[in-house]
Amino acid sequence: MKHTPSPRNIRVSQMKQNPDFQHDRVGNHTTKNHQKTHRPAFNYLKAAAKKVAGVFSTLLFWQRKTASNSSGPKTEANKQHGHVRDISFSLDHSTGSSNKSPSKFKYSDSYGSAKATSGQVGTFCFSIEEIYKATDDFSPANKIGEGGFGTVYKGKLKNGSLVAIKRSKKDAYGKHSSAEFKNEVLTLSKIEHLNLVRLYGYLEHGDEQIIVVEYVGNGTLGEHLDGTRGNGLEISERLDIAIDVAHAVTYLHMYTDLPIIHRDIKASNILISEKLRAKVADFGFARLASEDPGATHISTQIKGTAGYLDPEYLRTYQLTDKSDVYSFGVLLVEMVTGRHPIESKRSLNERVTIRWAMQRLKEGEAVLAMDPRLRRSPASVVAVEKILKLARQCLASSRQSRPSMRKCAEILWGIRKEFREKIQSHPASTSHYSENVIGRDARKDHHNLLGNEDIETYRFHSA
Ligand SMILES: Nc1ncnc2c1ncn2[C@@H]1O[C@H](COP(=O)(O)OP(=O)(O)OP(=O)(O)O)[C@@H](O)[C@H]1O
Repeated sequence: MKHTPSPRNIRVSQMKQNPDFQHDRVGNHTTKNHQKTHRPAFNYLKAAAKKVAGVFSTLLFWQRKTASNSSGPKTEANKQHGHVRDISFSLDHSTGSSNKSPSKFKYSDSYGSAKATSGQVGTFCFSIEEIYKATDDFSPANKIGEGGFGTVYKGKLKNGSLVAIKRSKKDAYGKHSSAEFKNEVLTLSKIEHLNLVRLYGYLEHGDEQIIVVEYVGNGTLGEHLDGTRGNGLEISERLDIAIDVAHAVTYLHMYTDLPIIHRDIKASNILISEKLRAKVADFGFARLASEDPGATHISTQIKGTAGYLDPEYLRTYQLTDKSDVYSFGVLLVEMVTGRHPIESKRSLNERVTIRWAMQRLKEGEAVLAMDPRLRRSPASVVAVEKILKLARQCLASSRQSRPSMRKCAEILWGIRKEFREKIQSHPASTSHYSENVIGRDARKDHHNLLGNEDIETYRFHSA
């Protein structure tokens, strides 16, 4: 795929190559400690890049259509809304800390901009005392992460609900990133979907800007793929997660009052529940989109994460829902290869994972791109090949050629259905698969050995 470099593109590309924050998942093995060492540098650079972009420009955001001429697509979307929700709710999910009781929260009418937004379902304002109590005075023991927005703490509310409390940090000028904070609150408060992290409330108190969201307790997809969390994900589990993400983003694009472009679909923004289902998080970059599917938003500020950014967006600064589709394509490749989008320590032809994987697919050797930690079976090899074919569509250089997120979900349902039928009808595959589920730890130790042998086996079978 050829990208026309722009000054911003070059800046992002330079960031991508920095070995301080890119490491290999497989091959050039990286330990957990190593990651810990480099994460602060990574976060610092990302935050710095965001700030630099902010200084350069004011965000320009056009909506080509007004609300008054949008009743057509909206009506259609509303008709379909129930359908998508039905599909999502019929899945076997962990809902995390879903025993929230909104009536226990105060409804805030003090948040001017939030109140003024039409279609707002309401946000719940916490007191600083409640936040201190929930986090044990922001005890370091409750710190669960650090991101571009700030520090994330685990908290427990009075009613026993577990929550994630995102506390903003001050920017280079000693001020909070107020625009990003408000954007995240407004966006989150409008959405409700099983595969999207739920907003519970917010707080602006003096210097503090705080968001309280649903706690999703089993780490991020990135951690599961890295092997720093869990026992490794099976292909069926990866398919479920991909479908969950596709549902979530379809909902954002098609079924909210105004379409929402997430703008930062990536493995570290996919939170995993105890039942290994996905919830899409971090709407700090989300931008309300026009209801006209043909409309684009021209921004002078490129936002997103290196490696996942749509090259057409980088080139034209025009943001559409197809930029999310591109990022989803990168994510699909990441999920089946187990590699980061940029693998800076690998040889030149393997450094950009999507290029390397697409080349393997083109040569009819998709199995060579398969995560060595995945056990090969006829069913899993076919599934991986089909997922890579879908990723190829998502990564099309022209956004018109990319499928919608809804189409992606439909294709993934088909792949999952076929995979399930195959493992049911082929006892060999089933036992292979079951053994894999039971003996994950053993596989983790031996994945390199299993990889090559099985590749040869399935090359033969598929020939
Ligand atoms: N709702 C949540 N439940 C549980 N853990 C969370 C939740 N939200 C965030 N975390 C944890 O906190 C970390 C930081 O999250 P955050 O969304 O602030 O940043 P990020 O997505 O990693 O990076 P960036 O904001 O730069 O894109 C996550 O990687 C995750 O481990």
